[in-house]
Amino acid sequence: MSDSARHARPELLDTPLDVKELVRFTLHDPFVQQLATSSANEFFAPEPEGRLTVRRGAEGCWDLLPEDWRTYFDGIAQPDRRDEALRLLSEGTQPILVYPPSSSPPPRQTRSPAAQVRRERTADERLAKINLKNALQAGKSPKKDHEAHLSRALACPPLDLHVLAVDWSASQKSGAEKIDEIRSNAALAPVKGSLTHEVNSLDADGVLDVLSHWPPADAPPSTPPALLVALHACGDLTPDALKAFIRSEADKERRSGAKAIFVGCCYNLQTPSLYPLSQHIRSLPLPKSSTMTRAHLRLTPQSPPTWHFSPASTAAWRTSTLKLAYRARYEAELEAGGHGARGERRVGRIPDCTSWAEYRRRAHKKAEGGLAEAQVPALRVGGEDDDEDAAWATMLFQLRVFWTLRSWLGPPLESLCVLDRFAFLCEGLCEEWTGDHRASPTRRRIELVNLFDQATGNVSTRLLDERLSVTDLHASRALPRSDDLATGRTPQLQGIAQFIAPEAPVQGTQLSPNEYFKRKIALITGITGQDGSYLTELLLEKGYEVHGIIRRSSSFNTGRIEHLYKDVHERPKMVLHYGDLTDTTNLVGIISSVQPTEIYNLAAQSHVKVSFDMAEYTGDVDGLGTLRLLDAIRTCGLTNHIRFYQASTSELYGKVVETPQSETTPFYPRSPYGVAKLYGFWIVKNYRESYDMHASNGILFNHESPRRGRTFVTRKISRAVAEIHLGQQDCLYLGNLDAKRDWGHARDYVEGMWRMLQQETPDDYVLATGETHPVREFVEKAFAIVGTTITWEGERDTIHEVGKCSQTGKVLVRVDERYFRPAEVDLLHGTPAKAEKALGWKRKVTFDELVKEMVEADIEGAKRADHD
Ligand SMILES: Nc1nc2c(ncn2[C@@H]2O[C@H](COP(=O)(O)OP(=O)(O)O[C@H]3O[C@H](CO)[C@@H](O)[C@H](O)[C@@H]3O)[C@@H](O)[C@H]2O)c(=O)[nH]1
Repeated sequence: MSDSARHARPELLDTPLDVKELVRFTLHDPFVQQLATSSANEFFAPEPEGRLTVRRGAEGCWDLLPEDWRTYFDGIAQPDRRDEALRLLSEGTQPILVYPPSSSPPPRQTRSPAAQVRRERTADERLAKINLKNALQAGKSPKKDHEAHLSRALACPPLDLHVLAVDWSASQKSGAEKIDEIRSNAALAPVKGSLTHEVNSLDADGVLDVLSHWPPADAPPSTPPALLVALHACGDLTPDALKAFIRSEADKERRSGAKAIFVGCCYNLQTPSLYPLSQHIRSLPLPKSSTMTRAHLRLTPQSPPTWHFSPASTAAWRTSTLKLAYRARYEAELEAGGHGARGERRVGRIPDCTSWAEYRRRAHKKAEGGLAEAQVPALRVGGEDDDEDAAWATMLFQLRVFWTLRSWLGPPLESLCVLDRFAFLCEGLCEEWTGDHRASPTRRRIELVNLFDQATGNVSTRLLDERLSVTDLHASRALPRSDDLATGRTPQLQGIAQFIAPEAPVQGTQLSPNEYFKRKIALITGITGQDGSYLTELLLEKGYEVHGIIRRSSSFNTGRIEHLYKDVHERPKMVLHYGDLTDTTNLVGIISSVQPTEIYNLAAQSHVKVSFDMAEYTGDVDGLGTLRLLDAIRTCGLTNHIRFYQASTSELYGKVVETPQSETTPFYPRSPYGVAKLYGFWIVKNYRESYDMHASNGILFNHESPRRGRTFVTRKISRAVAEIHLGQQDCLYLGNLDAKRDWGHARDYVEGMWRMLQQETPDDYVLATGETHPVREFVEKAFAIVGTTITWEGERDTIHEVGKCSQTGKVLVRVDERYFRPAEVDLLHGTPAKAEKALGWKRKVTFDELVKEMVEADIEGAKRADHD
């Protein structure tokens, strides 16, 4: 390699990741190395008296962990606490674990680099991503929505590129052709002649060979620039093939503008000898020379942070760890039966086993030459006096803890692998530049692009969303696009689109607002809340694809929408994205990738009393957050395409100046919450008027349901009534009993939101019932549902007033001044006349029905002791 090329290298891995730290952690840290080389297959051991236990001592995997960790995990016995502990552990937020002195936790950035990376990406780079996906609907697998066959996708409309796909074996080629056959009638089949499929050795010579007769002589002269796609180009193939690609450029005319895409592989299939580390990594000042072992490579696809992303992914993870446990258990039985030394991998994959008995039966058959039942002793789980099921559950939990810790290596290792491959590639090309082709004025840009779904893609690939660019690129060309492909999405392909047309990013969309709107894709901020969950149900019923933004939290916060969640891999009807109204770049990223037709801004710090304690935060989220969202729409070039709903509120009326309140009633907010929402209201109106956006304010009066948060007064009352009725609570403590509210049912109100966005023109509407009731009436009606009559005694409007059970004389309601607000909204009473007339909206559930539904639901909830 020339000096100048070598010189260029320090810039090579200019990433937010500390590569040195990454290498130290993944390849040197003694504790981590021990974990990497340990094997779950040996987790269990046979005891002489025919028992199965967790293998102990120096050779036991479990014993690798520091004692205080083991003690901690062994102290967790309840199943739900175990599940929670595993989830926290998989996310890297398990608080008690202090890493042993020999080690340190995985480099932070590999756990959640996304935020950091996002901040560092320039706005231009962001823009370059926008709206490319609509051009890339092609190539979907006929069976699975989420899977795209890349080479086909590129050869189909709308890209219509001429693609050369090279496989190393004829069977791979025929497999791919079978899929083409299945697809031949589909609208998205590759255009005839646009795909050349060749079989050749996947090295520099093989690539040179195929390139020498490609594009085929009969390709029409107007064929777009050719594209070489190398999937799973592992080891040193990538630089070799690239070199060949450059050399083959001799025939410039035919290949002008040609590009190559190399897609990395699942490194766990590699052997270390095919995986020489890049010079860049090897030259880092580290304790001793580092190498990648097979154990390391096998761990690369493991990504604990995604295991508990959704109920479906948790379930999949449980199944796969159960299979691990069965295999380890069977290994121990084989060992007890004298069938070879321990640790020899004798049982291969046995898919889809639902019980240990079934696994065992099938494993007997699968063992080499077959084994009879009598040849494999059945080991008893736990001691004589132990409950076998409970003992197995404990051992399984231990294995899962061990596996999670071990898998923590996956994201850092994969980050390292990908960065290292990138360095390796650049080095290979630098060498190339020192040869004849150095004289060529053509310079090459090499980029790492993210080909993975942001929602589920693992950590390291998110990191690579930060494109690493080495030098400038020639030849750019706007993507051809096709409007009829606008409805589906294959996010995996975005990065490639960008690579093909990096200098001609198209903002926004080329669809007309009407065509765009027909796609029915909603994005909801605050999807996990009461309104978010009802709205999601409504929109899914109406055939929408629903995307929601959820805040990252260390505890589950998706309870209200869990019943709606379908595995994103199966059918992405509802997709969740981590995000926050305080992070503009994040909002731009989500909007640009989702390309929603409607946005419902329901996220807020919505508690009026809390807003007095967290005034600045409330202003930031409820006020500026709205502005950020509106600006993100503009940044994405979708100002005239997205319809926007803002959750405004009757709290704007505050100290009311007229009753009933309507759209024309002046505002007088009485809390930091109300003031922040006032900003939100006006900025929506301002953007509507300034930029002609379809943005509407729904001025919603209080709306409740069994899904209401427990700190809001109606739910607080209904739950307390339920618990008092069941003898689980003695007394309900409230604040101002005389505040009056206009209470409706949330399910009715979300329908009003949707109706607002179906109007041709945006506007502001009040949604209300037209009735008002004091808090004390809610209390009385709620108690009446369980047959209790409340009599009020003591001085009204003071903390001395109490509500007694008329039948028993027991005090069931007291006033606690802690619940008074520094400034109160005494009366809210709206008129929905405008919405009824213009939207055809009418509330369905009456006040009495609402109270009844809430109390009854809470009686059931209290019986189950649920925490919602
Ligand atoms: N939360 C609460 N409120 C109490 C209590 N005792 C009396 N109240 C009174 O009950 C009334 C209703 O309080 P909340 O249920 O907390 O709702 P809110 O302040 O009216 O605000 C809700 O409705 C708004 C729409 O008008 C929403 O904008 C807001 O986000 C929230 O959902 C208030 O006057 C409050 O002082 C109590 O123990 N807890």
